[in-house]
Amino acid sequence: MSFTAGETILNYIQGEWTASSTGELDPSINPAQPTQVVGWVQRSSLQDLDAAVTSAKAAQRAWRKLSAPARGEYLYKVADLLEQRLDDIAETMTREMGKTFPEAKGETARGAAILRYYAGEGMRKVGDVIPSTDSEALMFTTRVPLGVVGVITPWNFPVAIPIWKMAPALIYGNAVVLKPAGEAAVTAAKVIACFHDAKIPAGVVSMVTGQGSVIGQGIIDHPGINGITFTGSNTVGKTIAKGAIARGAKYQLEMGGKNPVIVADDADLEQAVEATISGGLRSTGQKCTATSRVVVQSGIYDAFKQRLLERVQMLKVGDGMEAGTWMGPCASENQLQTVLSYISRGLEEGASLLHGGGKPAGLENGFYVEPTLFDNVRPHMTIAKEEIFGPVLALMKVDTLEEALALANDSEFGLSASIFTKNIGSMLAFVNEMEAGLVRINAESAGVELQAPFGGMKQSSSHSREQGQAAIEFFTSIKTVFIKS
Ligand SMILES: NC(=O)c1ccc[n+]([C@@H]2O[C@H](COP(=O)([O-])OP(=O)(O)OC[C@H]3O[C@@H](n4cnc5c(N)ncnc54)[C@H](O)[C@@H]3O)[C@@H](O)[C@H]2O)c1
Ligand SMILES: O=CCCC(=O)C(=O)O
Repeated sequence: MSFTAGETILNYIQGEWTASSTGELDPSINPAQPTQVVGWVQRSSLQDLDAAVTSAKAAQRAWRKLSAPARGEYLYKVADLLEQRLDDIAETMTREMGKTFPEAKGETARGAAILRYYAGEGMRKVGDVIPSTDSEALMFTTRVPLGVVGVITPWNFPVAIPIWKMAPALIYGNAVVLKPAGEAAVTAAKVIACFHDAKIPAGVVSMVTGQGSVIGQGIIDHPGINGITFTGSNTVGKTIAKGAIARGAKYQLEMGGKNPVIVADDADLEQAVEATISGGLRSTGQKCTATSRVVVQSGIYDAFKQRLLERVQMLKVGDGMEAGTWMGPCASENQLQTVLSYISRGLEEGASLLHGGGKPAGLENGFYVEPTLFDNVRPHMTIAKEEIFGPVLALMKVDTLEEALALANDSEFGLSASIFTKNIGSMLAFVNEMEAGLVRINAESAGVELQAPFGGMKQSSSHSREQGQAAIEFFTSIKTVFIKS
């Protein structure tokens, strides 16, 4: 199925595209050209959600009885379809949330790779044989699915994040109900269309669009939903944790970051500059793993700052569909205003603006902001503490590596971090002492690999891990079996 521009995105329930009972719609608009409506997203009701959960519950009984390799065959088909539609899905993503077309194509290809990885997981072991104290007994572990899993996702990775949650949920025998972010719901619907066209049994996958306060909250409260996997802001994550605990549902949260890069005196200057730019400003800084704090040792500070400035001045901002654009707009007006207000706070609190800070000339209509560099940033400043989720880098000077590590760890978040150094001792100190779930050496802070566990420490996560083989821990329960004749 294909959607035309400006079409209403229907819910996907019991294998059918379904209109909401409310008839209320919100536009999903192109942040590069805000007068352009990419699609109309339904403000669904709790009745719509209930229909999806009821259908998911019924479908899950048969789905879990299929062998895992048979479930994997569906995921392989979805991956093939996603790949066949790669350009169309990527273009929709760029038009809907602004990331550049090459990045959107890369993300869609990543979605197909994730599906294939989890299709393969359907062929791998799920338990262990454990010696019993009874020599005539056989004791082993197996795993069972949770049942129905509610999937609540943000707008910044509209293909990869829903897929890295849905694919493991499905391979281990769960049914899923997806609530995508409204800003990326057209792209999400195109992903769901691949499941539909792969003929996944009706009810195994559902999608209900709508407001976080209604459909998101509805997922938190629904007694038919056994597990909730969420990626998004800390504020919403905490609401989910409270609600899930209150009714005994399993939950998993991946949230914000304030990710540091440390540039040591002995760093390869060019490598550190390029990685800081890529890690901090690609996708307009809207990655949970984006570099935000740049902690630089005094011996290299001036040279690093000068080179960074020269390179940032060369970045081309524009519509992500135009060839040559390096950075697109913020995903929404809301996001743009948030970024601009953090820039104002930085100035008010005494940081020095090195570059950017406003809307780029000639791009007044879209939700654009210039790539922005702040110098003389102090640890107490808001731009050194809070997640901005925009293309803003805060430079902070330190004398020693110990100081750098202390500053890097001075955050309530702990998602990703990187260091640039040639010294093995500095690398090991960073690996051992950095409080982050993803630490990278001589590489940018962003860059998640689908076969490796991903998640944060401190307030970045509920301390579980997504992706790779770690995903099995959330999407299943262990059952210990003891058999005796
Ligand atoms: N750690 C990670 O893996 C990761 C990845 C991507 C984004 N993020 C984080 O996501 C945030 C940006 O995304 P966002 O603005 O879409 O986040 P958000 O928390 O506003 O929204 C995320 C999802 O939650 C829904 N939601 C909103 N209110 C809700 C409520 N009361 N109950 C239930 N659901 C509700 C939204 O509709 C959306 O689908 C940033 O903080 C970023 O760091 C984290
Ligand atoms: O926004 C969170 C995901 C980040 C990611 O996928 C990456 O850094 O590759």
